[in-house]
Amino acid sequence: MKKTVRVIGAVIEDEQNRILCALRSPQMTLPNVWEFPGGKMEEGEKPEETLSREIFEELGCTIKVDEKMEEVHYEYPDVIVHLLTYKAKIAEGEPKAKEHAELKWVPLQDLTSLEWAPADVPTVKALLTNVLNA
Ligand SMILES: Nc1nc2c([nH]c(=O)n2[C@H]2C[C@H](O)[C@@H](COP(=O)(O)OP(=O)(O)OP(=O)(O)O)O2)c(=O)[nH]1
Repeated sequence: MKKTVRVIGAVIEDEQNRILCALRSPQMTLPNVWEFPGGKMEEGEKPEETLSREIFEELGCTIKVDEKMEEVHYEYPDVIVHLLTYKAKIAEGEPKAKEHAELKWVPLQDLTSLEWAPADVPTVKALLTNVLNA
């Protein structure tokens, strides 16, 4: 049976309504696609704790976690990912790509120009819906 992993992703927005997008490196599983920074939930963690820990490990900064966005189950060839996304803001520090190939701040309306990890598409769509209804 395929393993299911619980993954938490941060939709980090800045003052200019840009979203921090992270490119998975060629060495990672699911290489060369864009994702929301974050990672796998560990035993006994709350989603907000996972997110703060992963963001500090991956980007070297702290965040303030805001409301939950989307909950997506996506079946990859080798694994089922249960992805929860949360809105967040940078609290302290400047995000740096410690593990990713690249980081970039992308305006909401340009998010669809990136090739996203398939599990992330519903969150990207929800962000665009918010723009259209603004
Ligand atoms: N962090 C993150 N992972 C995502 C997103 N969308 C998505 O499908 N994933 C997948 C990729 C991985 O299979 C898993 C997250 O694992 P991770 O970020 O801890 O990945 P990892 O490379 O350290 O772990 P591994 O899969 O190599 O064991 O979820 C996303 O937006 N953010």
